Amino acid sequence: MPRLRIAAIDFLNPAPLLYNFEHAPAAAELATRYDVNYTLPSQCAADLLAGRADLGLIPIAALTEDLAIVPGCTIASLHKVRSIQLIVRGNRPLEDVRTIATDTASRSSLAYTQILFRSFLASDPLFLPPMSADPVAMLTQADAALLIGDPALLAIENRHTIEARIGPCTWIDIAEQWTNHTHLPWVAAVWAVRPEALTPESATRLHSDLTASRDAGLAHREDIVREWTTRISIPPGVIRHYLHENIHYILNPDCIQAIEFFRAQAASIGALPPLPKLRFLTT
Ligand SMILES: C=C(O[C@@H]1C=C(C(=O)O)C=C[C@H]1O)C(=O)O
Repeated sequence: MPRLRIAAIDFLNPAPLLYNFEHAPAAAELATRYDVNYTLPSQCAADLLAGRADLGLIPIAALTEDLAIVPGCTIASLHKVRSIQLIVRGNRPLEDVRTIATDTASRSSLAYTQILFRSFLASDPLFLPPMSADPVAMLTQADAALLIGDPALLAIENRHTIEARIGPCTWIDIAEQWTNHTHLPWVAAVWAVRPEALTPESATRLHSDLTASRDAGLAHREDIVREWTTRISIPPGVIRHYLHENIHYILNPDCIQAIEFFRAQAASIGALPPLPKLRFLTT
């Protein structure tokens, strides 16, 4: 049986979901069944849709009718996510933001930001073509910059340096905006597969491998804090709070309702194609 090719995300937030793939004793056995490749969220979706991967941790914005969600795991937030920041120059109200620079990594957060402006605030700013995640360069070209993942966490740590160059900014947590407006969780990503890449046995095993990895990761968050403290310039207390309080890893019925609502909202403003029915992997 060939190994399943996994497209995974190279940020801090998915680390608990991938714990068993990266740590003994489970990693050696999982390596006989899976081949993990780390990339940006937008690229995970592109790899899965193009058939370069069989399984991807993909933005919910990239789900199509051909892909099935693997039940159990998600990257979501129940209130503030911290790592999705809209940095707005000055202290203007959001309604006065006219141009937004976006980061090539994002698919879901871009659509969430479009929903925030078009549906919730009834304004219509121009979204510039995606660029690399450099807050100063982005804010030099636009009224606001959308950053996701580790670059957003690092920007918060470097806030004084950024504001020394750009001037004072208002920092908006996109998940907080969404949860306040909808009273639903904010969901960014799920594990998704092309179902034809799996047999019934490999689907069942995949589901149990992914769920077991999530549970091991959640139980070993302190190990992840230690490892990531050497990988990223963020204080351990912030990493710990992020993994415990900001990110929610369990795909529960509220998260599924949130995905459906997000896709309906995104379709209603033309930001994403309609996806009337979510498909789930049967295991
Ligand atoms: C919470 C985050 O969620 C990520 C945001 C995504 C997006 O905006 O498309 C996709 C995958 C998630 O890992 C983050 O990276 O900060």
